[in-house]
Amino acid sequence: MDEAVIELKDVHNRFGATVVHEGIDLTVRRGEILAIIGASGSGKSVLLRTMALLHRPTSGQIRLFGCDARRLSGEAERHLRLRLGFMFQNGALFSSLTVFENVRFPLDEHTRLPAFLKRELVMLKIELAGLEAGDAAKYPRQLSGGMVKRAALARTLVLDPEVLFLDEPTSGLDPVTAGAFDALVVELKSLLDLTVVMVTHDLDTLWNATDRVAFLAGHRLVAVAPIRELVHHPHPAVAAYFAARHTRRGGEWKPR
Ligand SMILES: Nc1ncnc2c1ncn2[C@@H]1O[C@H](COP(=O)(O)OP(=O)(O)OP(=O)(O)O)[C@@H](O)[C@H]1O
Repeated sequence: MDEAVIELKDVHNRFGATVVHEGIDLTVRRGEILAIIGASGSGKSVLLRTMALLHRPTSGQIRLFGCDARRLSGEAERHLRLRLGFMFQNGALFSSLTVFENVRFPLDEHTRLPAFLKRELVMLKIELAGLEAGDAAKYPRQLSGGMVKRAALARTLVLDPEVLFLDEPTSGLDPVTAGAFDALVVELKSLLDLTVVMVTHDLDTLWNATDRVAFLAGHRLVAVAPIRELVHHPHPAVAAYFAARHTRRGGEWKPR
């Protein structure tokens, strides 16, 4: 069954005179990895934030897990937000806290679990994200770019979200580290039964880690399709996008 986890209907976003989205309709299905792509400034991040309830749209309907997000009471909305995890592009780790303290932070904010249980959950998520137990004591400044992403992922996963939002998860990573991060996202999706929505500029991520890709152009979604179909889409903005982009290995994408 293709259960809808997120449904956007006729969503509009505007900042003053700047129109960003005009009539976005999109359904994200449980268990899929969906990427949002488009030219710079086309509104990818605003759309991701709208879906994650971090930005209230100018108009339109958002349903999450079947609930109309506009009609929720404060407590119901808080509960619903805990089912969503958002990983920011730069990781947004607290520089004065260790990896362990960063990952424990949401548990301190949202649970009353005893310290020993928090410790177990934090270490489990740190290892699931592919860090060593010994990395827990390190500060963000002591981590490589790839390790920062993994620590941020561990923190995003610590409350067991059902939907994971990733804003440019491989930006700033070298090709090998980026490939390993893509593989980790795919593995964790299966392992933890996640639905994943991401914004990316990374063509390798699109080919290696997504089920469907939504293309934003001219304030609208002009196509939503698996990448192997999207690359042949006739819309001029889609054709221009793929003509101008290369994979980490250079040239056109070819299966490994
Ligand atoms: N809080 C805000 N206030 C005013 N304008 C905003 C705000 N957030 C985004 N915008 C505008 O909305 C438009 C879309 O921004 P957005 O960051 O979603 O683009 P993007 O497709 O993610 O771009 P990029 O690929 O460069 O990151 C831009 O014109 C941006 O200036």
